Amino acid sequence: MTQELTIAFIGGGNMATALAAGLIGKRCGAHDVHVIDKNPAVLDRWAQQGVSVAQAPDATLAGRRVWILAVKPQFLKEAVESCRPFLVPDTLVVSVAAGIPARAIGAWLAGPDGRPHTRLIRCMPNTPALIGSGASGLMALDGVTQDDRLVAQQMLGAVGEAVWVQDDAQIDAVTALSGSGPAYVFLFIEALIQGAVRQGLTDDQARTLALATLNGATQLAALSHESLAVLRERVTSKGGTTAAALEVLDARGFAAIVQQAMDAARDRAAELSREFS
Ligand SMILES: NC(=O)C1=CN([C@@H]2O[C@H](COP(=O)(O)OP(=O)(O)OC[C@H]3O[C@@H](n4cnc5c(N)ncnc54)[C@H](OP(=O)(O)O)[C@@H]3O)[C@@H](O)[C@H]2O)C=CC1
Ligand SMILES: O=C(O)[C@@H]1CCC=N1
Repeated sequence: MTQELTIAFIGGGNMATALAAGLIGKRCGAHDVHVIDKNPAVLDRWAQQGVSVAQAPDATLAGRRVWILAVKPQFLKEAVESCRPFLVPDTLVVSVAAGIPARAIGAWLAGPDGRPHTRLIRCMPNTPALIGSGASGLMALDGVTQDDRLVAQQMLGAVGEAVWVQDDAQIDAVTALSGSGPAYVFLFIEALIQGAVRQGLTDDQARTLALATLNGATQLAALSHESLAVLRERVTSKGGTTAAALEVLDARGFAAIVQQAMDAARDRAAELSREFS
């Protein structure tokens, strides 16, 4: 850590929980974290970890180096405006909300002189951050300093891979890939397990083998120098079982379906922007 990292989460739900689990003990202590959430039951869970909590923004916010905006896009403007009185020039604001463009959030944080807050990073993380295996895309507005970038890189790097991108459109693409991606993978694993149970394996056997297959194939892809196509071909014996399976996936347009799903996620991000920013 290059400096003491103090964080306020605005919204203490799923994504804040995943990020904090990776950060606390690695990049900061529990006492460095402050959580604001409307929901008292959510705050109770945080308080049990030794984190300071509040139901509404207060002066504590002004002393936090980083604010992480982690409420649903629908509630972001209201949440941001309630925090604005406690913003100081040094505050690095990181939004993880899907769809809402960085400049809109910066404008909601404008001071009395009407100038937007541009020390702002838009980030798209994902829930495997919970176990330090996340994947995040990050983009910075022009007020972000080198030190801010380092802080964000260290924070998101502590919970997995962090990739910098150029603009909001690319963050929406990250949303369609790795933000929403864990859900596609869970669905795929569920389908594998259901298929195996249909063919006679027990649920436990199917789950163990499905998870090990995903994990093994992913690790092999990450560690191998070969392309994904070559690795796939090595599984696919001519006239064999894999070829039979891949023919079905191909005939039903598997790749096109996945890409259409990603387009739907990207388009929904654009809709969220139109509706809520
Ligand atoms: N879940 C995911 O996999 C990912 C989510 N994101 C983004 O993260 C953000 C949060 O998502 P997620 O964690 O899933 O959502 P959650 O609903 O789990 O968490 C949001 C929390 O914020 C609370 N809240 C609502 N309004 C306010 C407010 N004005 N001030 C303080 N707290 C408030 C909510 O309370 P209540 O429930 O009572 O409304 C809730 O506890 C979203 O913008 C989403 O797009 C990004 C990447 C991945
Ligand atoms: O579904 C959503 O809108 C959020 C953003 C990415 C993952 N979950």
